[in-house]
Amino acid sequence: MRVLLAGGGTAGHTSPLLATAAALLREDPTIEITCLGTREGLEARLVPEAGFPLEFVPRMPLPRKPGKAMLQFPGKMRAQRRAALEIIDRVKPDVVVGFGGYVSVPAYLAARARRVPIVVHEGNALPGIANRLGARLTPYVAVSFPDTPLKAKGGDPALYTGLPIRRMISTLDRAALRAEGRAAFGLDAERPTLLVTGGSQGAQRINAAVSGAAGALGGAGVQVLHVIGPKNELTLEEQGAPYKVLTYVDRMDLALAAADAVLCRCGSNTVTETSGVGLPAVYVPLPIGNGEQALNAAPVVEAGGGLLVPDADLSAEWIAENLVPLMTDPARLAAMGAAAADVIPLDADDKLAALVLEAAR
Ligand SMILES: CC(=O)N[C@H]1[C@@H](OP(=O)(O)OP(=O)(O)OC[C@H]2O[C@@H](n3ccc(=O)[nH]c3=O)[C@H](O)[C@@H]2O)O[C@H](CO)[C@@H](O)[C@@H]1O
Repeated sequence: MRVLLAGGGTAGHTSPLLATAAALLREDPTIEITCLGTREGLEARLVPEAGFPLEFVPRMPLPRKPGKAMLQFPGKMRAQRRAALEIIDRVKPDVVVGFGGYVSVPAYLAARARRVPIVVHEGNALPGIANRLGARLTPYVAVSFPDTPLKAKGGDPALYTGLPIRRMISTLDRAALRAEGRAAFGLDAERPTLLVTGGSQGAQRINAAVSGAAGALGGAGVQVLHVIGPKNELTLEEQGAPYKVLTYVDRMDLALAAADAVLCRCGSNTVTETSGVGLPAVYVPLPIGNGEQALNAAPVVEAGGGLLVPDADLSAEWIAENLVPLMTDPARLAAMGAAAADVIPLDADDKLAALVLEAAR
């Protein structure tokens, strides 16, 4: 069987595609997987690193205002569709799986033209335009959050699978890895530990607020593992408790195991991973975009597994007044962690792989 997986952009968009590829191969090691992306997206590095062949379609962002870009748009769309058709004719997939974004539209249209079954997976609580189009073409539609407003062809409800995430996190035993995690990052073995992450790019506002509260956190004995993002900078003295600054961590499993709570943006992987491993969180949604980040965190927040703080409200003072008391209240942390753990399923990779095989057959 041959499967074409289309998607990419940031790490947050590429990760579910790779997790699904791995699940398909666990199900049937003879499946031939090909990925479809753009040269500009992070998939251009991450997919070959994971050992899968990657085909390219030209990148085609939607023009936001009238002008030259809009006039060139139809021509670019045709070029993209031709590229996708050529790839489908050469790869001859039994099924095309799209994860949304620029790359998925030509994949969906080419698959429809060649009568190849389509599977659509939406990673965010609010579907993007590519998947709203793709979902009209197929009965095989899956979503990552329970309330995502996306229907399959004919108006049938989408299948709620959750978001496929890396196995090192979906199978993580935090208690077993806690000591190793803390040692790996040079943290104290016993202190309450806050993990800070702004997603794959980092978040400057979060960085400024947390570093501004370093004294309050350290004074209360709270140590911090702060992942600031690849392009950001932060220098800080340790104040009473360790405060470790990293630009990126590859072993997110160790970082999650080291933590007692997380302060983070609400990209769908971050929400799924954090809540899935039973960590309480302070969720600070990205204020731009179509509002999908606040909705990603909503089910976990409603279940009592996290607090939602608008970006404009997050400050060093907010952290000193609200997060420091939470970090030093083990009973409340434990209750929130337990509430978070059961909200979003962690076997989305297997469920989506099963749907892909069903569609292909
Ligand atoms: C600005 C932007 O476009 N944000 C979108 C992007 O977020 P973004 O790319 O930040 O994606 P997520 O927050 O969903 O995921 C980040 C991923 O990177 C990993 N990680 C992060 C930092 C690190 O140091 N090491 C590491 O491994 C996390 O474990 C996680 O798996 O894709 C998400 C998934 O479609 C969307 O919900 C977000 O709205």
